[in-house]
Amino acid sequence: MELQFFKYQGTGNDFVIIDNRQDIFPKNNTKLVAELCDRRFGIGADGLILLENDNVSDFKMVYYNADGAESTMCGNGGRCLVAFAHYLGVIEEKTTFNAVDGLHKATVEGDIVNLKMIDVDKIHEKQNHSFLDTGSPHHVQLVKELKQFDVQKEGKKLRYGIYGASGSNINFVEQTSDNAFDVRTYERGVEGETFSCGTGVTAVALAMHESGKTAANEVHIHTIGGDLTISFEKKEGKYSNVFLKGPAIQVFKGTIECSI
Ligand SMILES: N[C@@H](CCC[C@H](N)C(=O)O)C(=O)O
Repeated sequence: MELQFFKYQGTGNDFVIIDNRQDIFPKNNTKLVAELCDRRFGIGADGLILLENDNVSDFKMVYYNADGAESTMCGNGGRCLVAFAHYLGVIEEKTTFNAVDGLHKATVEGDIVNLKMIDVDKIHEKQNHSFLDTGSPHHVQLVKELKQFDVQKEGKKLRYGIYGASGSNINFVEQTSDNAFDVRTYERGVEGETFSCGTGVTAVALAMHESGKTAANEVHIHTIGGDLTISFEKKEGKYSNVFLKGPAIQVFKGTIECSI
């Protein structure tokens, strides 16, 4: 059958997006998702997202990693899905949608999507890194000379070494000013470095605030694929009103023949 798809990118984190409001997509077909995300034999993407109907909000987000497995929250994917919902006319400038980690509010202004992330009240601070869950699990570690750093090798080692089979995403960070950081991320489920990770840069902003590296409540993060801004409040040990803001862009659309 011919499947209609849309390709989006949010600071270089790229996604195949499918309008599944008519329930056309075989949701348990891991092999098909992996094939569609394959950069040589398929469309090519870091993940695949379904936009579905929801009973309590404007729409539902279902997220799969490039390996074909359904996973936890994707921040850049969420921003891209909001842009897609806006393109389809499902929403206007403001929305609330449902995802695996609960309801998210978001706004769209041109190409810029500002997405509210979950509250965070636990940041585990270890000797040389922090660990926290911003919808997906994240290891955050400061390194020197980030540009030259072997993210693939070191990320893979930590992803399996510390966090076992379920794993974690691994973020390597270098501070560039009082409120700015460069970040490179190894993503589980892609099993490699992506150009940007939304839940990852959110984790970096909160972890850097928690450890005193920044006192700012608005943090600017530079990734290989572009720039994101994270803003938040901290009250009684809890981070709330956490927002992830940046571009989300439709790259192309098309149809692909697949055996569903
Ligand atoms: N790219 C994402 C994170 C996607 C989920 C992650 N790979 C996982 O399985 O934890 C983002 O922008 O947040």
